[in-house]
Amino acid sequence: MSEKRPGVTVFLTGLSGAGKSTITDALVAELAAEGRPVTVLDGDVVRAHLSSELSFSKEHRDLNIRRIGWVAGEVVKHGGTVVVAAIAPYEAAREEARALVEEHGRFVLVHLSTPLEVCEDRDVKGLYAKARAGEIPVFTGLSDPYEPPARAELVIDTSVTPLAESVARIRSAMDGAAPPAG
Ligand SMILES: Nc1ncnc2c1ncn2[C@@H]1O[C@H](COP(=O)(O)OS(=O)(=O)O)[C@@H](OP(=O)(O)O)[C@H]1O
Ligand SMILES: Nc1ncnc2c1ncn2[C@@H]1O[C@H](COP(=O)(O)OP(=O)(O)O)[C@@H](O)[C@H]1O
Repeated sequence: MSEKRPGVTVFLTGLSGAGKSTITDALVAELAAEGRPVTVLDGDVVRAHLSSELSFSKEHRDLNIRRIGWVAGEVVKHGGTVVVAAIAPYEAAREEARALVEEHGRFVLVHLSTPLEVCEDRDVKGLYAKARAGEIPVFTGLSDPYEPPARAELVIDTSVTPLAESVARIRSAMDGAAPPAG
């Protein structure tokens, strides 16, 4: 009988524009090429389907992350691989997600620590400009908090870390026992 790999969730947290979706896409492509299926829980997509009624209030963000944590736990329970890409700005909610997953398997928290100035400069969706113009009154990093994780397995600043290196570091943290960073 072949040995079954335990389930794992890689949880990417960071500001808008930090690189969550870009790294998710590259990581998922690499895993798919190896024949390893992945469940992707991207903040934008989850909000379009599972959390469509939620706002960006603290209460609703926490509920969103709790839902994501629960779904991730269900997939991990059956040996699956999950990649979460969500801002998830609050420590307590991230730790709740960790607890839900760790009931069943491994949880790798990846803090994309890309500085706000870089994220704003990228302004991939034009949201920082809108927020600066007052069109989005409460925006993470500008007028709403982001609590940096106290215990991330990995901390990656994408302004200085090439994409391939980020993916490689995440792969070794997923598959091996990487020491906690920071
Ligand atoms: N007010 C405000 N603050 C932050 N982000 C905002 C806001 N309004 C809309 N968006 C867009 O929503 C995406 C974040 O959704 P998440 O589900 O990841 O957020 S959270 O984890 O519930 O905090 C986020 O996606 P990313 O840019 O990919 O991070 C934004 O595009
Ligand atoms: N080394 C890097 N790693 C990840 N993204 C990078 C890097 N260098 C530049 N970028 C760019 O930064 C942007 C990050 O946007 P995105 O992945 O949508 O962030 P998020 O999902 O966190 O909002 C993309 O336009 C990407 O091409």
